[in-house]
Amino acid sequence: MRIAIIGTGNLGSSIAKGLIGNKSYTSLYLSDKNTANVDAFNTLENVTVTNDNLLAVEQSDMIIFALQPKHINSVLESVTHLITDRHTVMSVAAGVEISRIEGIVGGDKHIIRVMPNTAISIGKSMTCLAANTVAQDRLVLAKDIFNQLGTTMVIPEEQIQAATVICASGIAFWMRLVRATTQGAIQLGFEAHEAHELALQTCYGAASLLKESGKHPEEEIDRVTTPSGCTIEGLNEMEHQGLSSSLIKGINASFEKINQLKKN
Ligand SMILES: NC(=O)C1=CN([C@@H]2O[C@H](COP(=O)(O)OP(=O)(O)OC[C@H]3O[C@@H](n4cnc5c(N)ncnc54)[C@H](OP(=O)(O)O)[C@@H]3O)[C@@H](O)[C@H]2O)C=CC1
Ligand SMILES: O=C(O)[C@@H]1CCC=N1
Repeated sequence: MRIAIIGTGNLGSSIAKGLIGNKSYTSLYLSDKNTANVDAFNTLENVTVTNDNLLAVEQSDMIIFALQPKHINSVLESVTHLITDRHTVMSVAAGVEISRIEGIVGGDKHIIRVMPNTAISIGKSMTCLAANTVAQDRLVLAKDIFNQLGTTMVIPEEQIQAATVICASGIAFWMRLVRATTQGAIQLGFEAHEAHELALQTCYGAASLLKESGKHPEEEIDRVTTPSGCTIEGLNEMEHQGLSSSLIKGINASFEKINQLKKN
């Protein structure tokens, strides 16, 4: 598969790292106004780092537009004359609907919205996909590629905004929880690096346990909370202070914001 990434900022460079780590391409074009994030990849076989978006589109079949919503229209307009039936246009831009992309490149073109998170750089992304009518048959190929970089789920386009909040923003939410746990551990006397390791491995263990056992979180929580013990004491205080409520409210605030982006 000949892949191009246009926009090699935070997410574009993360996707590039994941693809390179996995060699999931026959050729890879990485195009940006400023290629600093990916210049080091230019020496790799079958990887071309360039400032020329047109060249990247011409030389590729699958094009991942990893641009901020404010830039995507102008970049799509500048390459639309080169987009043909062989191309699959992929966009990761939050809040940018397929209809908006169709409005620029044409409703007869293959378009897939892809919503990964930055863990794609290490092959551990949760990536949601939604395609326009013409691109339904290309979802298999898209899944093949992104499954090599984590896990995928094909969802209706109407759910992509929610998936953005839960998975793409969500990775930041989880990291903040790790950080908060670290701060608590430092207060209890651990050195910062120790506190970080304790928080991180415990978080990793919790996610792995749920994933591998398939159990409901409360079932596993019940196994930890000794009657009259310290775990239930801590959990109840966290709930009195609004832990679950705070997370749910944050997710809803994030969702309201992404729906505003959609209207811009
Ligand atoms: N960051 C994340 O974790 C996630 C981001 N997204 C979405 O991905 C998109 C990209 O986000 P992110 O990577 O954080 O943003 P960045 O700003 O880090 O990356 C965008 C890149 O595109 C470049 N660019 C701008 N104009 C052009 C152009 N004409 N030609 C080529 N490159 C250009 C920018 O250059 P310059 O800086 O010079 O303008 C920048 O390097 C956004 O739409 C965001 O909603 C989705 C999921 C997760
Ligand atoms: O914060 C944002 O708007 C983008 C989309 C999800 C992650 N980053």
